[in-house]
Amino acid sequence: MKVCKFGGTSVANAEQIKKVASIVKSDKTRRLVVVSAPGKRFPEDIKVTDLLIDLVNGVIAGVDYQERLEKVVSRFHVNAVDLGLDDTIIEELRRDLNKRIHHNLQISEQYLFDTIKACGEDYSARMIAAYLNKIGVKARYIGPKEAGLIVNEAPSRTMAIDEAYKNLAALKNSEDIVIFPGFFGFTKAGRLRTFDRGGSDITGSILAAAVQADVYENFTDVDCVFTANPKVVNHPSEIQEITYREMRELSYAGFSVFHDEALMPVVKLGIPVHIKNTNNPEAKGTKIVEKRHVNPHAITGISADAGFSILYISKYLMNREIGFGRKLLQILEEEYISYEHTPSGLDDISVIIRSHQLTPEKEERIIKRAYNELHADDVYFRHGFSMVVLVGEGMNNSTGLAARAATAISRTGANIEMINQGSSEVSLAFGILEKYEDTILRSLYEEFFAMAAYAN
Ligand SMILES: Nc1ncnc2c1ncn2[C@@H]1O[C@H](COP(=O)(O)OP(=O)(O)O)[C@@H](O)[C@H]1O
Ligand SMILES: N[C@@H](CC(=O)OP(=O)(O)O)C(=O)O
Repeated sequence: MKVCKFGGTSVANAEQIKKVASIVKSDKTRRLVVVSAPGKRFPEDIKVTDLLIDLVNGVIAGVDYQERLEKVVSRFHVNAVDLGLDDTIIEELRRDLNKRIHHNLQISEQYLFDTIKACGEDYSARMIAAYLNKIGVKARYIGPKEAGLIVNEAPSRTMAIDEAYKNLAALKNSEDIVIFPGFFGFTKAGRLRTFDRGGSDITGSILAAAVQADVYENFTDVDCVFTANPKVVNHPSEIQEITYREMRELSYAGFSVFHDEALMPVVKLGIPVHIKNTNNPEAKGTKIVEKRHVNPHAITGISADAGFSILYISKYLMNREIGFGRKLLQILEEEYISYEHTPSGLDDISVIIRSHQLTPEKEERIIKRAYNELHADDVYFRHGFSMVVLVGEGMNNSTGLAARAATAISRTGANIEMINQGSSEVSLAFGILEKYEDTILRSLYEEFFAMAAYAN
């Protein structure tokens, strides 16, 4: 049995939905289909999820939000008309959106956001199920509530609890093809919670693990995973096979084609993930597997992602002080901040943090506590960094990689602000100023894939 997930671009309009239908029809083992909300139809377009976020912002700001609501309704309306579906589903969406707004406004802003954001996937799934039936394919919408996709309570990051997998296993017995909305689940108390942005990938993975699928097919708008972001590097080479570990590292830092959290459920069971193109289903795609065949290159891919800050702390004899690191990380924990890397020297430590977690107030409190409680000599934050990460299972057997990477970076005139070799030795991360990100990515790609393709 195959679990398939179709991303936003794959369900953006009627033409795309028809491609989805023909892919599903073409293989009898495609029994469980997870769909995203309609995404971008052209580069300047707005994803339905973003229209929904804009709607909630309007509701919270207390402005007249009907125009924003109608923008969402009209995206679905066009699709319904083009697919030849009747208007009932659109009337239901309009009513349901208004009801969700009134009901959740009193509860909390977070629940309001989640419950409205989820409408994109919910109505996408209902519409696709209706269309499949219309063309004679027996399909049924089943949502997270009915199927028992139970997630943990707020405020922790949304994750499926163990019971969810047991509940969802029953989906494999469905006689009809199941069309399942991605991106959200329900807590035991019945509250809707969404996953992170891009989280329909996570839903697909949870379902694949629950039914112990033979493969989790993730359909998107590119032929495969490339060795570097195709929007930055011209015609990067294709990756046919990649390990879970490599993909995890690459998606964490910029390979947005597959969400990094989506690997966890399938990794446990060794279920392969197959990235495929809805617009070109014949293309081979990329297989994400536990162990891959030997790759002649030490480096499998290079990713880059912006939006990092560095907390820098120095204190003379820090290395001799027992518990310094723990106390520092506890301060961050109490501010509800997670960290990415902690490169350190004898008397100093840098903590790399995703900037979106910081506010001026939080920064001020952290700096104050580091002086008062840790008696640091110097403490400050710096912002505007990117992480560029080289990833490859073959890295630990190669010498001179770091030197080659540093030379390639130096050719751009940029300074390396931080280097971190992951202890798994499948990744090497460089902290650099955001403005150099694209140039550095191109220079590293030249070095490891173009210029010296066979020197790895
Ligand atoms: N290394 C990479 N290989 C392939 N695609 C990448 C890579 N890095 C970034 N991307 C981007 O990921 C996009 C697909 O992910 P996403 O927009 O989330 O698709 P979907 O709408 O199918 O969920 C591609 O269009 C591509 O621009
Ligand atoms: N629609 C949600 C969830 C998702 O997974 O979307 P996509 O498949 O378009 O990345 C988002 O935009 O974040």
